[in-house]
Amino acid sequence: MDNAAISHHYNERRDEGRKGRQTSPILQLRNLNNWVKSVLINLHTRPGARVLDLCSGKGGDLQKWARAPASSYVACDTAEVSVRQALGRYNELGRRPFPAVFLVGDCFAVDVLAHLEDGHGTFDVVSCQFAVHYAFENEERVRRMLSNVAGALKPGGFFIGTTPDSSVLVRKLRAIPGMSFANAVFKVVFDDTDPPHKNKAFSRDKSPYGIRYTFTLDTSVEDCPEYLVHFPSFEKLAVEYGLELLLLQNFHHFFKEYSASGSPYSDLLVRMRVLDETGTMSADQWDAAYLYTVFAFRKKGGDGTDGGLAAAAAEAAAMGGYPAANEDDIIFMS
Ligand SMILES: C[S@@+](CC[C@H](N)C(=O)[O-])C[C@H]1O[C@@H](n2cnc3c(N)ncnc32)[C@H](O)[C@@H]1O
Repeated sequence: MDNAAISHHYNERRDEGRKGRQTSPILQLRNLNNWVKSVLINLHTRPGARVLDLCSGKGGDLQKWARAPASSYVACDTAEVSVRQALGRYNELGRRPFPAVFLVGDCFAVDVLAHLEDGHGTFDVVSCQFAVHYAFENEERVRRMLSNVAGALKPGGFFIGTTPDSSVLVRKLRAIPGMSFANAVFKVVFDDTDPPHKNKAFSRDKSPYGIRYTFTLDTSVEDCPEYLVHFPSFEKLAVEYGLELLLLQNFHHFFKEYSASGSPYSDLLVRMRVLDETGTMSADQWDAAYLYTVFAFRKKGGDGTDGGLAAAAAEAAAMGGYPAANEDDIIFMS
């Protein structure tokens, strides 16, 4: 959807729920990311779901899981400081609608389930938002991620996420003379020694792993080394772990599909302040959104029944809130 189309679509409701509020450019992009995650979560989560959040960061999705509502939640991130913040956010959640476990460690190197009681085959959703690309340093890390995901999921459960869209990144790279492209919102710089030449990225005779670049979003955020996610390889490996790809959709197309008039998520778009007062995003932010994709895999099997989710949801609701988490309860994985 181009900006004119967005503008046309949202002009009618641009005043709803946003009167007098200013939305900064980078905040707007963050809001779009949050809207995409909310929709993705909603599409794949039934009330009562047990959730494993890999690379959970500071717990930015806790509210989304509370709204689902999940019946239990496990956070896992390599950055201890982020896990502590997530725990703090959990304690501040309205009524702590689910029990939560907090793990610190490398989700792409350790056996996460070994650190959980009853972790195997008990999760309805595994989420990994804006992070699977860190696994693509090598095949071993991707396999460890998939083994954690597949081991955690019940048959029929979902593995969902958001990540840079490598086909867009590679297309943009090949269209320019240098190794870097940017606009006012983002800058992407490919490593000029590995791969030795950009035309080799994703070519048949080269490994699809370890293709490194730095992605800077907004000048205030530090450069962060990332790796291209070669989706054909991702999908092929995932099959070995019993995971079938259901959805792979660039943010632009995802936005177009779920923001359409009549979609249950179009009002959410307004409430989450994704668009500015004129009902649009700037061209630079819209271009930045094109660099990302959503994905969803489903673990094979499952009998299509509820699997006790309604009962789990009712039990969590009946609890009327769970006790605050204690920092001493954080589990350090090795
Ligand atoms: C861009 S943030 C996304 C955080 C969160 N998922 C969200 O959407 O708000 C990426 C997160 O991945 C975490 N991370 C990166 N590599 C990781 C790894 N190997 N194991 C666990 N966490 C990792 C970082 O510490 C960071 O918190």
